Amino acid sequence: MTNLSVRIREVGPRDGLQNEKKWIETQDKVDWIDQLAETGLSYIELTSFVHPKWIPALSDASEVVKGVKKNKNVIFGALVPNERGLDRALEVGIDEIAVFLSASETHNRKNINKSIDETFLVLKPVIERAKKSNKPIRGYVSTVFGCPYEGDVDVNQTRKIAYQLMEAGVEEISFGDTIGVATPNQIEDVIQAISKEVSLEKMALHPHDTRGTALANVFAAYQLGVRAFDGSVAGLGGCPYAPGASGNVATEDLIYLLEGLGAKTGVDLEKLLESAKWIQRKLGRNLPSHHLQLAMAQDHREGFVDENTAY
Ligand SMILES: CC(C)(COP(=O)([O-])OP(=O)([O-])OC[C@H]1O[C@@H](n2cnc3c(N)ncnc32)[C@H](O)[C@@H]1OP(=O)([O-])[O-])[C@@H](O)C(=O)NCCC(=O)NCCSC(=O)C[C@@](C)(O)CC(=O)[O-]
Repeated sequence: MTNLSVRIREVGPRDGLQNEKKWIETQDKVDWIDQLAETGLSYIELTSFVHPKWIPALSDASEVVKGVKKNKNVIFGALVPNERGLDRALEVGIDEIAVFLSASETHNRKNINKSIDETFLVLKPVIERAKKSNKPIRGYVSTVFGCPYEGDVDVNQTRKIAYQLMEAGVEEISFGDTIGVATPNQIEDVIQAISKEVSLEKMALHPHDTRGTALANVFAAYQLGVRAFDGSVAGLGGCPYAPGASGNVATEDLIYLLEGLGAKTGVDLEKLLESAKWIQRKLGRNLPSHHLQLAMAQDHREGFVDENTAY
């Protein structure tokens, strides 16, 4: 029987905010995450335990994790680049850790200051220690479908990295279209190639919508049997070390598509839209989600917002 249940990985508080120039107060981040946790989402990536100088927008990582209400229905994850990051994450009791590296050397160096081989040397003890602490581990592979510095990326490079991550003990691997260049035919080619190393149950797609192809790519991956997708509420997002990268696929658009295909996400779209509106108001600019813009247009028509409260 077809598996109708899909896993939505909400990355808005991490991927969504990491590139924002406007500082969002820690308490606002916490309040927003508490709202998101009431929408039926089962995984929320809260922040990153990276070097605060590299990602200033998330420099309050520990305070955010400590501030968020515990919720037995939600797994709270965070990015961890090295053992120093792991120490910080464990200290505040994160539920799950996510390690990350890129399929292209240049992006990996720009993003985490190491070659791919050096990164594995750093990640091995991180994964071993996280396992000893009974923390599930997610792995991200970025620039799978194209690199902002190198262009095309050889799928064999992604396969090799995916194999090493699985060998090291990662439970799910998220394959990133970091600069939003993928098209459905490429999704098919890449999924077929990497499924030799990673079973479909352990695969996730991390689409960015830079060229408007994210939902088409989700559809292609879903048809092939992928059942985990990363999204960012309101369509926030982008990697600061990938010039031109724009927002992740909006979680509300992702959910609409998947539910329309008959999948079960367990997420309340109306509640999610409220939290999309909330973060849009905090950031003070229109965010790219289709559902959010539709809801704003309706609110305008019904007189719920005027020009002074447009966001
Ligand atoms: C990896 C590093 C830390 C290497 O940065 P580095 O400078 O090479 O680090 P280092 O190991 O040489 O250490 C230098 C100093 O930093 C400190 N340090 C070292 N590590 C930490 C830490 N974790 N937390 C706090 N401090 C730390 C360390 O203690 C030391 O301090 P000192 O002894 O000089 O006083 C840095 O490059 C970094 O933080 N990079 C993160 C960049 C990032 O977060 N990028 C965006 C996320 S990835 C992404 O967006 C893609 C994804 C996942 O979304 C999927 C997709 O879209 O494809």
